[in-house]
Amino acid sequence: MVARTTRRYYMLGGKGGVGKTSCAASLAVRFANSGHPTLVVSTDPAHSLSDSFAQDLTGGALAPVEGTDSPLFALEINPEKSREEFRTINQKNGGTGVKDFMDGMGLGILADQLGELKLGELLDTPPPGLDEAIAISKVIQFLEAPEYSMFSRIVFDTAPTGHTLRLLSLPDFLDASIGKILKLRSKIASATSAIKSVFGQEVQQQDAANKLEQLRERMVKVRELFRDTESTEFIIVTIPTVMAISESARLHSSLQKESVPARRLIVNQVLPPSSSDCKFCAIKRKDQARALDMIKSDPELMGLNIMQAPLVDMEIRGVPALKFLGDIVWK
Ligand SMILES: Nc1ncnc2c1ncn2[C@@H]1O[C@H](COP(=O)(O)OP(=O)(O)OP(=O)(O)O)[C@@H](O)[C@H]1O
Repeated sequence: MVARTTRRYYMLGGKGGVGKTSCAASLAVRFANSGHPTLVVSTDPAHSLSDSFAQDLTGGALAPVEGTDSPLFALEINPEKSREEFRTINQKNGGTGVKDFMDGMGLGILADQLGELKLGELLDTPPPGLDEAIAISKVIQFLEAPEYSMFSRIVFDTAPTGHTLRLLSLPDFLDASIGKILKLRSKIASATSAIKSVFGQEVQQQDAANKLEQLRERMVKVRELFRDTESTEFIIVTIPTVMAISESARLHSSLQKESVPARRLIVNQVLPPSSSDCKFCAIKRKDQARALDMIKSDPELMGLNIMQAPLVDMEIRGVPALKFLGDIVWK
């Protein structure tokens, strides 16, 4: 994982609470200590990178993490804020004012098509995954800036499984919707020059169109990035319980369907061996062993490279603790 110098992206995902953030943060520390300038990004609305690193990394901008050999920066994207930006762009192009105006101009059919897109509704009650799609597209936008060119490893701490699954199909949906809006916009613009009075200045109209086009392009990039076997890997994090393993199997099946490269499964919080077992630990260990056997015989998961992370006796917080975990897991 550390060998190549070209930029690589790692996305860590799984059921809520299994240890995605701890594993993502420990991988980022491992990369930074192996000579890779690294960026760790959280697109989970319930950010916990600051808690994991025991440093204040909030604020939505690049924040340096202290204590690693090579530079390590963290970025917590505020999905709500990103959605607001998207909404502003959308309103300029598809607000009800435009629909009323178009009805008045005898362009009702176009107005209905615009209504069908239901983007306004989508943004009022966003489906899980939309925020993350917009957040990741925001990161892609950042990555085009020169100050980001130094990073050779980018680790994403993603939102829990359900969100991630929907996120995978969202770029296609949004791509199509934005494409339709842009097409409509140009049809409308050529139908009447009076439309300018609704959209305001032509410059502003062009600006909104450009922003939409940019967003569409970024969505396409998100989709491509998730499927690029050369540069990207999705790592599933789980724990040795039947429930978590079943969910991981479903996640892996969906990733495969969407052609997202996934090769590794981290089984976190495995009880370490002990010579003097209490009754509780012995039962728990047996239960975990059964769950681990389930992975080995699961048709979805058996082909993955399985890596175990022990349950440690204290909370993993701060760079030294993350380094300790990372040295065990990321061999
Ligand atoms: N191997 C481990 N040993 C001991 N504690 C662990 C281990 N892995 C994670 N934890 C602890 O479990 C808790 C949840 O971990 P973490 O925040 O990494 O999970 P998550 O999957 O990112 O959660 P969420 O879905 O809420 O984002 C934290 O208190 C963390 O310190």
